[in-house]
Amino acid sequence: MIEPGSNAAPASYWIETEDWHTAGQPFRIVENLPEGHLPDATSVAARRTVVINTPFHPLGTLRQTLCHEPRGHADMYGGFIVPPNDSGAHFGVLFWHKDGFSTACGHGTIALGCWAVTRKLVQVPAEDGVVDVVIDVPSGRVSAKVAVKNRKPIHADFVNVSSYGVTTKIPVAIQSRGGDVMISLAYGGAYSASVDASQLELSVEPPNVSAFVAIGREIKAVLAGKNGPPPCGIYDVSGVIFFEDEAREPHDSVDTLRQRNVTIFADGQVDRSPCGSGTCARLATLLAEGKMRPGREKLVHRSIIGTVFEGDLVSQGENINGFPTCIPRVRGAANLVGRTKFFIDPEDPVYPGFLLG
Ligand SMILES: O=C(O)[C@H]1NCC[C@@H]1O
Repeated sequence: MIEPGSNAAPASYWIETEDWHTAGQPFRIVENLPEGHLPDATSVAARRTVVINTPFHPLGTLRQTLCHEPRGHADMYGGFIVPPNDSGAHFGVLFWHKDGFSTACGHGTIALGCWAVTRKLVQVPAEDGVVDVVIDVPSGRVSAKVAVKNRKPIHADFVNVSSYGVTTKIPVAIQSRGGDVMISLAYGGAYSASVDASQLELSVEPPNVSAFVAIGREIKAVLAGKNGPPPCGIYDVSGVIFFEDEAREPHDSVDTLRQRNVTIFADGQVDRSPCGSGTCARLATLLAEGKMRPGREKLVHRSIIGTVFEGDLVSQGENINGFPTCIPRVRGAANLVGRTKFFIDPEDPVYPGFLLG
């Protein structure tokens, strides 16, 4: 790190990433951080707090160089591998997006499970089966249960931290719509707001993505700083999920629910996948509404690009503020995109990167 007051420019260096995508959503993995970049703290959550509270922390700047143009783009996403909180997890991760560091990421957890199997960071048996990859993330300890065939990852089940509904269907005044929009809030490692898109007379289709970005930004701005019921305190809504019901398919059992969604997170970032933590928030909301029970219903959740996660509930726990807690599970598949060795040069005129729009 360059000390304040120092005139020395930080030196240039190379950094390696391995890029995956989960259901179309990018996940750029940095396994080895440059010296001096690991935030000084004893847990993953505390490391995140250090980096977001330290202006110009080198890890924050590295996030920008790998996420923003010209090495990334406004919808890029990734994670820095860090030590776990203790020996109970295989590793820890700090998730990042274009505006900062998030507390939870389901699509990233699925990608990390598949990555850990291919990198042989976990013991992969010769017989086909399921390998448990345990990961410390800022919201707690999660796991990716990776189905392995011929030692290759096929898909992974993201088993999340305890999740719960916070409010169901509260009216929120949205100026651009000229009235109230009904919103449900839930926690799935991060707080998400869900909005039935039929209220907006918008279908969850790619041509409507700009409209969803604009309304998602507006809803986040309206909720920002407002006091929610315990335990959430001041709302810090990470994503707005616009969902619609989809028709049952002929082979579906009576316990299958189908929905399509687009999640707008950070400041107008569009999730290409059905959003892992958002799917958990939807499952918790559906539980609160009496439409989902552990071991019974499953949610087939389609993204704006048509990719699919399947979610269900592993268990139900005690109520928080009148809503049942649950452990959600989300199945998705991740694929390797490539490996890159990036050159990071502080003397590059556009260092540490830029965004348009
Ligand atoms: O799958 C998820 O949970 C993430 N995808 C992008 C935004 C969320 O963090």
